[in-house]
Amino acid sequence: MDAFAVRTVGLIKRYGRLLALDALDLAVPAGSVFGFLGPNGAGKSTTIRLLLGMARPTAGYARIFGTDAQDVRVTHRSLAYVPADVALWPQLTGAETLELLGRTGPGVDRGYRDELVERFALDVSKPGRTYSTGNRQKVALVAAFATRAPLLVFDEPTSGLDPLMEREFQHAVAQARERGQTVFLSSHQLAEVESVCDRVAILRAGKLVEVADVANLRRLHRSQVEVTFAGTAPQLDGVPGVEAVERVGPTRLRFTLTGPPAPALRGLATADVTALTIHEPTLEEIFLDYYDEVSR
Ligand SMILES: Nc1ncnc2c1ncn2[C@@H]1O[C@H](COP(=O)(O)OP(=O)(O)OP(=O)(O)O)[C@@H](O)[C@H]1O
Repeated sequence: MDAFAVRTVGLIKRYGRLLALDALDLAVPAGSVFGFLGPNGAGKSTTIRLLLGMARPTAGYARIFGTDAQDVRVTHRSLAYVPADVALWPQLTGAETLELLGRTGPGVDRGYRDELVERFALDVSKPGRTYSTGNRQKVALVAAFATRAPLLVFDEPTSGLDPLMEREFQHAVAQARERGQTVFLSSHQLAEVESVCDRVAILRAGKLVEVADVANLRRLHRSQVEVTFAGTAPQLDGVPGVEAVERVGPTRLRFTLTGPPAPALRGLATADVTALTIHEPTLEEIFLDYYDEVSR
């Protein structure tokens, strides 16, 4: 099997004059949990439609475990998908829906499915028409997580879930990872991406602005450092990575730090530092930084 669960090369999608995806190159290693972030209209759903073979690329290609995404008879044997707006059959109960979905997908772990029904507190005896948005989402999530599909594709999967259920979702993603499944997770929920994903791609106006490990992404970005000292202030002029040095009191200063902290620590060692706090950026701050940069 291909080492990449998802691979796109020069993937372009135009809708008339609108360039929805602009030469997207993505490589999602099998077994990883991959976050796909972007503001409204960035092209996330378009990408997912192309991955599922529900739309044709204008140029370039997308592959699922090495098979062209347009070859849906093959690719859908190895993937399960939960859309942003889940529609269910109004006349079927949750249990009947799970059965139906189980028969069309790549195979189901029934024991695990029953466990998930409990964990997601889903009443599967009710007909689909009576389910709320969140409950419809839960049915689709349970159906997808219970499959043995090596690739799970989620488009904004927790938008209708309450915080408790979001936790269950995150737990189920962790279990999928333990089983070696790959998870492709499109999301607005930065905290969710931060807590479950290994890697994250940031998309804006159809273009990738970054692909990085979640941990590296933090390291590459600015941290806020605050230093308290006794006596003379530390000498930080011209220290690599140190910017925006600001005195915030007679014995305190603040600065931003990018990259490795060693030069800044050497600079700080020139003074009698009595306290030091480093605030690492949240994914949200990093995300906003990217938007600022690109829109500037
Ligand atoms: N069928 C279509 N016809 C015309 N334009 C479309 C079509 N589908 C999407 N678009 C446009 O393509 C761009 C990307 O849309 P897409 O739905 O992929 O974004 P998204 O990142 O999923 O946004 P959201 O988070 O709001 O769902 C948008 O400008 C959208 O208006």
